[in-house]
Amino acid sequence: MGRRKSLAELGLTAQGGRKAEITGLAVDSREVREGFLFAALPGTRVHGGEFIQYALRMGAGAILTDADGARIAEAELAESEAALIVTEDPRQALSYCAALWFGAQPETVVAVTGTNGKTSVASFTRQIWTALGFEAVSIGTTGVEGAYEVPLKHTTPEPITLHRVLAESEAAGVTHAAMEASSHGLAQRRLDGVRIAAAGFTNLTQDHLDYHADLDEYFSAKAGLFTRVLSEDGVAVINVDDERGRDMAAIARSRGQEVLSVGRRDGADLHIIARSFAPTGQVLRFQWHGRVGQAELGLIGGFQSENVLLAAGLAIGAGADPDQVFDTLPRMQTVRGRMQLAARRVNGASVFVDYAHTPGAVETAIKALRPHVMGRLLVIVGAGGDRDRTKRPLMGQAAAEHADLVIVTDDNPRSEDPASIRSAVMLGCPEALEVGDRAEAILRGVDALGPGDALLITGKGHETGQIVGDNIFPFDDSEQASVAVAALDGGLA
Ligand SMILES: CC(=O)N[C@H]1[C@@H](OP(=O)(O)OP(=O)(O)OC[C@H]2O[C@@H](n3ccc(=O)[nH]c3=O)[C@H](O)[C@@H]2O)O[C@H](CO)[C@@H](O)[C@@H]1O[C@H](C)C(=O)N[C@@H](C)C(=O)N[C@H](CCC(=O)O)C(=O)O
Ligand SMILES: Nc1ncnc2c1ncn2[C@@H]1O[C@H](COP(=O)(O)OP(=O)(O)OP(=O)(O)O)[C@@H](O)[C@H]1O
Ligand SMILES: N[C@H](CCC[C@H](N)C(=O)O)C(=O)O
Ligand SMILES: [Mg+2]
Repeated sequence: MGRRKSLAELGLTAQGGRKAEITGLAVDSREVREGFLFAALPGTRVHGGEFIQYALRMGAGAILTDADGARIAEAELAESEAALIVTEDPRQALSYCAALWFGAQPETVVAVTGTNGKTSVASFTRQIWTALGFEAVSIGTTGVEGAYEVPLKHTTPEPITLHRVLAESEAAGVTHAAMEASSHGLAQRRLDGVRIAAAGFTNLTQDHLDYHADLDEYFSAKAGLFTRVLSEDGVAVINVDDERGRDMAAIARSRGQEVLSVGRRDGADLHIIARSFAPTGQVLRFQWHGRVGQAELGLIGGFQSENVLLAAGLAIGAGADPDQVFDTLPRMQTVRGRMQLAARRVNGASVFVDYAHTPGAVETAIKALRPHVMGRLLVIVGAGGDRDRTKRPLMGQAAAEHADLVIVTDDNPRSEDPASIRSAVMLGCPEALEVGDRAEAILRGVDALGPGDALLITGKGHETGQIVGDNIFPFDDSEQASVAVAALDGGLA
């Protein structure tokens, strides 16, 4: 509050050497106040330049934009006293500016990108640091969590929010932060102002092709973490089991970055030698530069031990002692809504909750759970409304192909008719049981569990609401699983 900085202090030079004392930053003209810098960014729907006139009326002291933005508002800018900064990449300039405006970030920050596993890796990295005695947070889809907590709207927040939470974390004593770098965040330069010590890459499969033109462009966006955000003296921690991971490692090497490779491959710096799966966890045997280690993990799914090793690589890459890092691994706790054991029945059957909400993720999650289960594997699946329609039958199909029994139910119908979403899913799994009400579907699934069986509830993971029309009704899969077990077995399991 009451903060002011000159353009020079924000690293900006205005046309004609005009000066301004900035009182705040905004990317949305509706948030501009007297003395603010308004960043008029090129958008997917409209150029922010269209709103410069409005920002000026609200009292903006400076406008940061590109040549197109300046052209759109040429007349208004000519008449205004506001400073004008024109640059080729205003999104990147805004990120640097936001870093200087807020002025502080935790001493050690790492970032992880990839299609799947970002939230899990960020959480495990934070947990490793916490176990080592550091004040640590993770920043991503589930908000800022750990030694400082605040909810977030986006996986990788836009730079103004991002640097505000980094500065607030630092002020709260946080020294270590692990953040998720989404492909949108990278394409839009949201984290270009963050100083990172190490960067991680999990994997690349098809996603977000509504935003990126094709898979190559999607890969290039992710590569930005290594080509722009991570400096030459940073450490790149890469899953080399993934074909695109090997491409990413080559990119990192060509920039002179140290590459710490992780995976099941023999040659990887940190690699998995063997794993054995039990009903509530797994034993992981791994090798680090020729030395063998073993850890008992209370985590479900082979991919979670891969995520744990990537997190260990990030902690090591950012300076932690490898042996101390490996000693913390048995203390890793399940990430909320990611292969989370939600409840157990008296007969020993288990109920798991996972955020899988694409055909590929449904398949991966079921296959990953299978080695932990001696009996039948039941799956609850549903698709969200107002989202990719083509994935619906494919999700049903993935469930039918890999599970022993499928229940199709609702998942955030939003503005759509839930019955028609369910019938699209049912096209892929005609033998499935259809139960629209999600709580009832969970109850039916839990009721069907015999000894040694498991139920996997997919789609909502950590979500705490069911979006129907414009309403959000409280709903938590994991809570409903406990309620169902309590109702059937008496008492909470
Ligand atoms: C698709 C996308 O990423 N959009 C981002 C983009 O907005 P845009 O290009 O669509 O904006 P636009 O509507 O064309 O408007 C252009 C500009 O005019 C501004 N404007 C607009 C209207 C107005 O009255 N005044 C005004 O100033 C807008 O703030 C914007 O800067 O630039 C904006 C400013 O930086 C972002 O806030 C916005 O993120 C929106 C909120 C969003 O929902 N993003 C999602 C898709 C996202 O980023 N998701 C990823 C991960 C998802 C995942 O992995 O599942 C995330 O990191 O969360
Ligand atoms: N290493 C992995 N390989 C394959 N699938 C994974 C991996 N890690 C997680 N998953 C699957 O992806 C889902 C999402 O995991 P997580 O939230 O950690 O990823 P994310 O990259 O943060 O996703 P989002 O893009 O939604 O933020 C999990 O529920 C699981 O089904
Ligand atoms: N946050 C993502 C995943 C939501 C998953 C599922 N619960 C759904 O509503 O489709 C989205 O909004 O597409
Ligand atoms: Mg995430």
